[in-house]
Amino acid sequence: MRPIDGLTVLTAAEMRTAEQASGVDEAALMDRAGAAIAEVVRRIGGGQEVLVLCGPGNNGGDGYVAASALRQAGIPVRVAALSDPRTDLARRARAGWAGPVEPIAEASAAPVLLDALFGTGLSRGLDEPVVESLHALSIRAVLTIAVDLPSGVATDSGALLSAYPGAALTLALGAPKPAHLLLPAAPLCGTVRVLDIGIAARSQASVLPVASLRSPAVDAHKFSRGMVAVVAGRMPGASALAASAAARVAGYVLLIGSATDRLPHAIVRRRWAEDALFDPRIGAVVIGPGLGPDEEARAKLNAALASDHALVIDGDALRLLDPARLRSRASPAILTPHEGEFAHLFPDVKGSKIDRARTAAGESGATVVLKGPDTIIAAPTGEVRLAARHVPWLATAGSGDVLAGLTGALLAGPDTTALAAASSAVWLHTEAARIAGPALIADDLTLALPAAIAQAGA
Ligand SMILES: NC(=O)C1=CN([C@@H]2O[C@H](COP(=O)(O)OP(=O)(O)OC[C@H]3O[C@@H](n4cnc5c(N)ncnc54)[C@H](OP(=O)(O)O)[C@@H]3O)[C@@H](O)[C@H]2O)[C@H](O)CC1
Ligand SMILES: [K+]
Repeated sequence: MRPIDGLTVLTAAEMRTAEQASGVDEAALMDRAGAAIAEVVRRIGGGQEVLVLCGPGNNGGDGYVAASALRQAGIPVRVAALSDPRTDLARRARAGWAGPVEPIAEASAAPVLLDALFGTGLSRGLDEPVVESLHALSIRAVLTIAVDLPSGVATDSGALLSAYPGAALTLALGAPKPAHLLLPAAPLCGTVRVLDIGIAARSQASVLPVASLRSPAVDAHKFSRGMVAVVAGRMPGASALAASAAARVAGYVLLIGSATDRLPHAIVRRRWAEDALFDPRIGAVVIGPGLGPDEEARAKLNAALASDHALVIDGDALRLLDPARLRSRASPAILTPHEGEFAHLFPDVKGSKIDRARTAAGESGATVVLKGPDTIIAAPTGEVRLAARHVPWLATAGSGDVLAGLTGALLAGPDTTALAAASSAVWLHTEAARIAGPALIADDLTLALPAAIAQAGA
């Protein structure tokens, strides 16, 4: 049983392909899955009675195999089914279950509820009486465990096809799926752990790994660690937050055109001028936090786009940006929109959150950090990282400015890519929020960054 950080994420179709490519026959895969599920249930169920709910497909098949294994292990277990099995594999698994099978509507509750109704094959919402039984049984259970996915969520989009009571634990078979990470499904999964069933998972998507940051090289100097320029605008507090966060990572932070003195002394200030960005030592420019919507803001964005620097484009700059302008630039750009900014930037891009981030990255040639409780980072190559952890206290003014500054500082550093910089920034941002704790304000994130960076191994 493995935590999901850094693991490859597979869609339902990619899972089927991986299963076929594994060379292991499907019955053996189901036997492995069922045995692994039973082992977890036995270990954490404390010997209490288990009720296994089995659906008509292979998710139900896993349920029958797990029920048989639990019974063999001496755990009291009952099975309730939605209908007869509909696949050969599920029929085989059902035949291996020596006990009775009751209709779900008549099943009485047990302390441990194992939901093996539907997995990757769910194509529509559950019938209302089934939803009602599931809720009634779950409320009376001490522990609800979902097999592969909570029965009611769409595997690839994380959409909720019918109401689900919420599991404490979801045992993902072979690999995490998008629904384990995307809203609204993710919180209904509870803790997600992956059971290895011998399938090699390959795809361009993975769960955001723990950031891996190195200490500066022994011969490092402030410019070799990375110089980041933050362009200020009408609301100087926002760019000050971005610059303060950047200063925790970059060797040199230049704040351009800021009207505030309330800054750490380590931040160097420069007046705005047409040629303010003509400094070859600048490794990345952050533009957008507090920039404002006016002509001066537009001129600053034009200057940044005309420069050769790597860019982080955030906040107000996203309202002024025509993403087509990024295509002709040689250096990387990272866009950090929340959903509203994304819709403004890419009004015609539709689909699941993963599809939208990936399409926008492909179209613009920029790395896109589509922010939210389920932040997604997509590179123009099609590679995608999905954030696994969320701290709701991050929904506070200035939080995005801190992320933009952090992203710029990491992008300015040595030996990195836009995808790696954005991924580490998102991880550090969440970790800093976890460390800062409830009721945090954005300034606290900056103060918590040293501890977050230490967690990332630096
Ligand atoms: N991939 C692997 O490596 C392994 C996966 N295993 C398990 O298999 C499931 C996926 O199994 P599958 O049979 O493809 O799908 P489901 O069990 O989720 O259900 C499909 C059947 O359910 C019907 N269906 C779909 N939605 C509903 C609904 N709302 N109400 C009633 N019936 C529904 C569907 O019928 P259709 O009408 O849509 O055609 C199917 O009959 C995976 O999640 C794993 O748990 C293996 O056991 C191990 C290897
Ligand atoms: K399930």
